[in-house]
Amino acid sequence: MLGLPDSITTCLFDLDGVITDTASVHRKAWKQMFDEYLEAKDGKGFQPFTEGDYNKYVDGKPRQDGVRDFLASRDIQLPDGSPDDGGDAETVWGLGNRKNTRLQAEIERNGVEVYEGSRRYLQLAQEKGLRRIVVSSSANTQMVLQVTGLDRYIEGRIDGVTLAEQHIKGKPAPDSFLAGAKLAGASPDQAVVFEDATSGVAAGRAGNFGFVVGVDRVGHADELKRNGADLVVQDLSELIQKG
Ligand SMILES: O=P(O)(O)OC[C@H]1O[C@@H](O)[C@H](O)[C@@H](O)[C@@H]1O
Repeated sequence: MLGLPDSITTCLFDLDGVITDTASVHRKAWKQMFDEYLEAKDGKGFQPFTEGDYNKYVDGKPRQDGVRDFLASRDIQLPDGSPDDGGDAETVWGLGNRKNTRLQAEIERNGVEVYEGSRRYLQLAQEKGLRRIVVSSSANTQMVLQVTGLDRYIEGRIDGVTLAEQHIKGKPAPDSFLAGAKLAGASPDQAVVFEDATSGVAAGRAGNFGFVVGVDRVGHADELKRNGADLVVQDLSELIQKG
């Protein structure tokens, strides 16, 4: 059904880049923040944050892990600081908060675009009785689902807020998807993971889920396959066509 093996009862959807066109908004906010930080630290000749850096160290991971993992790749270590650190604090929380302010301002200014193929897929999955859970590392998940009206299709959510509250490990660990399957009362082999990030498909593989769909919006299909996708599509409408 809907391009999935017959054994699948439950869909676990990543949000940014799978359902909504927000991976690009995150990427832009990360780049602005890191470039600003690196330039202040190293001067005009600083080595900018690249798309490769985003895909490898940041994409799909909880915010603080993204800050830590990218900085570690440049041999930089900062103290964690605390959640209420201002954007000017040179801490993991401070830099993460600075990026979040930019992200939220951008969403407020331009809204959020929903991939039509994904909205249609959610609707059909609902009509056909498949369970529908969003599993995202983003602490902004609820806001994005609300402003887009997508919350009407979603039965449950494991997101950046849940991860922090319940001390659940972020992607590439499989724990957030396992928590999503549990929320739907499904075993991992009955669930499909939809992911656009290499850390996300790796989490799908590590959790032994029934099926892992990689969603390639940026031309990294090979990376998605190598890291755990059983199938790679460019848009969920391709799965609808499979029937
Ligand atoms: O900063 P937020 O909104 O909590 O999101 C954390 C991460 O959430 C993921 O969904 C995005 O792919 C990442 O780019 C983002 O960094």
